[in-house]
Amino acid sequence: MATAQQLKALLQSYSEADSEMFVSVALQIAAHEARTGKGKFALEIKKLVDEIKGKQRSSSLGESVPITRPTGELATLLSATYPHTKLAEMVLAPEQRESLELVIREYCQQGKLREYGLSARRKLLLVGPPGVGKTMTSWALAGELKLPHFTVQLHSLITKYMGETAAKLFAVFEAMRHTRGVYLFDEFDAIGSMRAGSNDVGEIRRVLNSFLQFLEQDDSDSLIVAATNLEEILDEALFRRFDDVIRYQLPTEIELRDLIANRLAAFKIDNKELREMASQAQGLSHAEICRACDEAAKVAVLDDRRKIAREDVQRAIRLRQERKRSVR
Ligand SMILES: Nc1ncnc2c1ncn2[C@@H]1O[C@H](COP(=O)(O)OP(=O)(O)OP(=O)(O)O)[C@@H](O)[C@H]1O
Repeated sequence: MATAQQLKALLQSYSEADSEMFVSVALQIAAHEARTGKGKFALEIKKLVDEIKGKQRSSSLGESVPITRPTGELATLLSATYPHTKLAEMVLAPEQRESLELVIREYCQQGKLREYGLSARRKLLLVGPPGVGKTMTSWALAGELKLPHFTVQLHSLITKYMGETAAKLFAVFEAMRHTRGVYLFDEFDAIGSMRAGSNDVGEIRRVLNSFLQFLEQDDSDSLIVAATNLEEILDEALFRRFDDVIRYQLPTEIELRDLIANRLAAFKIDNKELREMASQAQGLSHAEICRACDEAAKVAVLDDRRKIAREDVQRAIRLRQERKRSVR
């Protein structure tokens, strides 16, 4: 039998705030029982403790995870925020929205999936041109799931000493296990193209291989999001290691219309004007049209106008189009 002291400690530690202590005392009792020859009873206690831990894990999914500021070496590798962005704020193609809603749905119910030996999709590769909402998607996933968002600082991660880079990568994957969150590898091609790069030496290859290995072994509760504009230079092996690859395109005319309407929601614009603006904006990214709208809105606000002048929006779009052509 457990000692009187152990039973007392077990009862004292029974509180939400001290569940770790509760589990630890229960395991001490199991160990004590095993030592006194009651191995079967010890195993039963251990099984009960595992069940409690499993319940705690799944009940904590869906609750807000308090933001923790990375410290020590991690402070240079991860930048932390707590975004409130929602998927509804994004203008997305129907298939993108469907994929992202599925990620959220599976994540929220991963306990249920686990009972059937299934795992939620957590490892996402986002590919598409600049300014189409890849980073915003990562924030929106964190916002929807009430998780902290960590952007992996690639300039700190990638050093000229490849062994060091792999060690830092390991530290990031360890952080994913300890602190549940959305971890974004932006400009992921910096890692993902290494194996296929022109200076394809063994050392460089090891970093990508380490990433592939860490990604495959990762069984944390964190979401891993890798984003790139350069799909074509990514190593082939990568695509298979992600649970989902979500592709982004420049906005269609209808999407441009929605973007302008959302961005200029504070002003009166009729549908005919919206259609004309969207048609003129074709070829711009989501980010570029948002900026053009903000530029036109600022002119209206400074002039104290409630109705935005069509000419202001058209001028801002034209300037964005010209700027785009000049950098090509
Ligand atoms: N799909 C979208 N819906 C609504 N707004 C968007 C969308 N995409 C981009 N934006 C706006 O443009 C800004 C920049 O977009 P974001 O940084 O997410 O693009 P990106 O694809 O990650 O670009 P890059 O590849 O250059 O990092 C966003 O903060 C948001 O204001």
